[in-house]
Amino acid sequence: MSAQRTNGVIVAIDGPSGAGKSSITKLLAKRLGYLHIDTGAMFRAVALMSQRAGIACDDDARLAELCRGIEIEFEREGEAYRVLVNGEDVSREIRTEEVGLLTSCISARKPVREALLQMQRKMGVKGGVILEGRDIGTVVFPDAEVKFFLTASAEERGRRRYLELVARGEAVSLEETIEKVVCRDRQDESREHAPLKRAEDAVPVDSTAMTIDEVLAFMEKTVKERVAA
Ligand SMILES: Nc1ncnc2c1ncn2[C@@H]1O[C@H](COP(=O)(O)OP(=O)(O)O)[C@@H](O)[C@H]1O
Ligand SMILES: Nc1ccn([C@H]2C[C@H](O)[C@@H](COP(=O)(O)OP(=O)(O)O)O2)c(=O)n1
Repeated sequence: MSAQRTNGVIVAIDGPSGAGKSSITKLLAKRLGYLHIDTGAMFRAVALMSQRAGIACDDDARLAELCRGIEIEFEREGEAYRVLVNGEDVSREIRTEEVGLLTSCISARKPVREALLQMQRKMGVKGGVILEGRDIGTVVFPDAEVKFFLTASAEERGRRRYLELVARGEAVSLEETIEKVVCRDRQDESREHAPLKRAEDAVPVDSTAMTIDEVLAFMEKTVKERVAA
């Protein structure tokens, strides 16, 4: 293990939208006593700020300038965490479908990826962290001690999102939600910079027919075995 990892190993969890990354990472981090870093929330925060500033999705010069002036922090409160941008709590605002779609576009831009890459490396370098996202095992920490690539079928991921949205009182259809999931997959997988793909040494986990508890138990066992080895 690298000498910089004074707090423990780095665990990377990548995968498409709705695979279960956030839910599992939160629980796994608690069990292991590790810090949870939700990198999707960081991209969402940049997307929200760009929307507020009226910056076009492909205006790299203004996006670079925006990123230079942004400080993103996670404020922990028990199991929950708040996302702060320059001290403002944006936790709720970054979770809308609209910001999600904009994030998929903004996160494809090079200056945004470069700025967040530096922030994420700084947050995780000491170890004792689980980072979840799309490019953690391939780009951010290719030397992470444990890597997972968590997937599920598009239909199942769409169904999970649909249930979430319905519970929030949003009027959406199942077909439309699955279509949006497929569209986001395509954008994330086909982009030029840091596309969504499995690192060769990542452990694949297909959660289509697994419960959250089953995925959690498998990942916890795998991390503990790797740490012991
Ligand atoms: N294995 C699973 N079985 C059933 N539902 C799940 C499973 N994993 C996650 N979910 C649910 O699916 C939704 C999306 O999960 P989330 O953790 O937000 O995914 P991601 O972070 O990969 O986008 C949540 O409502 C979550 O409770
Ligand atoms: N490390 C990351 C994390 C997220 N992204 C992008 C890809 C996604 O479309 C958006 C939003 O990510 P997020 O994980 O919050 O989205 P979901 O919860 O999976 O719907 O950000 C990325 O490009 N790189």
